[in-house]
Formats: sequence, structure tokens, C-alpha cells
Amino acid sequence: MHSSVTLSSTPNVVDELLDSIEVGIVILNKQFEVEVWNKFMANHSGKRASSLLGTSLFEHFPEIDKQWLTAKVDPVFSLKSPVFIIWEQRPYLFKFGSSRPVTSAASHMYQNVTMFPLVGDSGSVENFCILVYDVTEQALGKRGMAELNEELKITSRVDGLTGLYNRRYWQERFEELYKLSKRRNKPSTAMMLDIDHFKRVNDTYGHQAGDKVIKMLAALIKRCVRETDLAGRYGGEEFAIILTDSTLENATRVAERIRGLAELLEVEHDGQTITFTVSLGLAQFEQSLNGPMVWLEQADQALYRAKESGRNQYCVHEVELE
Ligand SMILES: Nc1nc2c(ncn2[C@@H]2O[C@H](COP(=O)(O)OP(=O)(O)OP(=O)(O)O)[C@@H](O)[C@H]2O)c(=O)[nH]1
Repeated sequence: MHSSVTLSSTPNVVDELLDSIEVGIVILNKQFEVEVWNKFMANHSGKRASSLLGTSLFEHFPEIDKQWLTAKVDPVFSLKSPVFIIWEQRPYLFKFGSSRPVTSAASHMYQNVTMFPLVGDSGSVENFCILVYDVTEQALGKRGMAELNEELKITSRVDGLTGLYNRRYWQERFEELYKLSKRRNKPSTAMMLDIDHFKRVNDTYGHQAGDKVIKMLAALIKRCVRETDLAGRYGGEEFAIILTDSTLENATRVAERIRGLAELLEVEHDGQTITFTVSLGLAQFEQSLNGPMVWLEQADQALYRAKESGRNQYCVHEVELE
């Protein structure tokens, strides 16, 4: 028998109930001395009722902040009202291991806790009861859901083949970046990049080989730009990159680096070696720009000129050419 509570009529039934229920039941007095400690509590804490009864709860559970719990319990005595602590607020009151250590991803038991007054014959509150519910499964379910949502958010932003931002998300971020550039007085440069004669790659080596080329080029682009730059797959074999805090001059160096490395890249597919080149167009942000798409269009026009001028090169948008 673990509890010390006795009801005059049916003590054994009450004790059996206390010990068979899958909820932690603790009764404490005003000094936080333990009066009832049911089997659930004994099993999960590894502390038997006999070693706790008549002693302060805080002696046995140093993880419980005495000041915090005392303040939390105050309404139970002063207002005779119950108090609830849910796992989202505080994952647990008693630091118990997870009840399913092998199958569960939790290292501890998540708990919902209810504390309510026990009113004595005199009408005053001498004791209070703490109910501890194991809500680990529920908490993990909710946490798992949040992680799943996070994963979904990422996959909806990223292009599956290249790991770069997809067009929709890139566009969203680009518009924010444009607004930021309008407010800040720092140079940024837009870069459009397109693989030359990509149709030939597909036609000669097959679509899968083409995909491999796109993937390898994306990896090369990632290596050449800063983490703070905004790089996205804008179309099939077309990429858009905003080089933030970068003047046109700096951007031409990045463009030349990408161009040179792409030219040297050898993509192996089915025992064959594929080489290719890229063309690029650059346009620096100007305060006079009339919207983000105008900026991007300028880079695209520069790209078009690079193609027209023989490919495997970059061209720059020049204001006087407008
Ligand atoms: N393998 C593969 N091919 C793609 C993908 N997206 C677009 N393409 C192909 O890319 C080719 C683009 O061809 P075009 O726009 O005519 O241009 P190009 O052959 O690269 O020639 P220029 O851009 O003028 O140098 C088309 O054949 C598309 O089918 C993709 O995700 N994977």
C-alpha cells in the first residue's frame, strides 16, 4: 500500500484506485509535505511512497523550482481554484524518463499537470492534490507535425533538382530584396545565366544527362556566390542570382568566374564526357528603377546580348543603351 489516505468507509478500494490509475496522484499539505504518492508516481520516479511520506517534495526533486511552484500553487489556497500547467508552457513538472524509451523519440515524459484544493471539514484548504498526466505521445505528435510543416515549407521553396530556390519563392524574396535596396543605399547586382545550346546537350546525350548538367552547374553557382546572395532556378536551364552588396564591377568578376569554371566543367554521363558553356547578363540596381521586374528585365536583355554576341560570355546592362 503506497498511499496514506484512508477513507473511513472503503479504504482498500480507494487505495486500489489510486494505484491502478494511469495518472500520477500526489497530495501535499501547505508545507509541500507528501501525504499521498500513488503507484504511477512511484513507478516513474523510482521513489517509493514510504520514503517520501511526511517529507518535503523539494527534498526529493531538486528539478522543481520551489519558488516557482509555491507561487503557482498560491491560487489553490487563496482562491480555492484549480491551476493547470500544460506541456507547451513547461514540458514537465517531475523529470521522469519517457515511458517508452525504446520506441519514443522523447528523452523525458511530457506532462500536463492539474493542481486543485482539498477542502477540509473546517472549510479551509489544508491540502492540495497534483494530478500528473503523461502526454508524451500527444506532445511528440504535435512536435512531429511542426517538424513536418517545416520540412514542407522548405520543399515548397526549393527546386528538387538543384537545391536552389524555385522560381516562385525566388521571385517572392527578390521583390523583398528590391524594396530593401530602395531603402538602403547599397549596391546590388542582378545576374541572369543561361546554358548555351542546351537543347543540343539534351538531343545528343539525353534528358537525364541534361539534368545532370543543370545539377552540376547549380552546385558550381552555389560555390561562386555568397550565402547572402539570392540564387534561384528561374527556368529549365536558366538561373537568376541577386548579388547583394555587390557593385557591377564585383559582379562582373563573379560572372567571369562562373563562366570560366563552367567552361572547364566536365560532366560524366554513361561513360561520356559532356562539356558546355554559359552566357550571363548583369544589371546593377539603380534608385531610378521602376519596379523589380524592370531590373530583372535589364539583366535578361544583357543576357540576350551575350547570346547574340557569340555566347560563352557575360554582358552588362548599360544605361545609355536603354
Ligand atoms: N534536361 C533538361 N532539359 C531542360 C530542362 N528544362 C528545359 N530544358 C531544355 O532546355 C532547352 C532550352 O532550349 P532553348 O531555350 O532553345 O535554348 P538553348 O538550346 O539553350 O540555346 P541558347 O539558350 O540560345 O544558347 C530545351 O530543349 C528544353 O527542353 C530540364 O529541367 N532538364
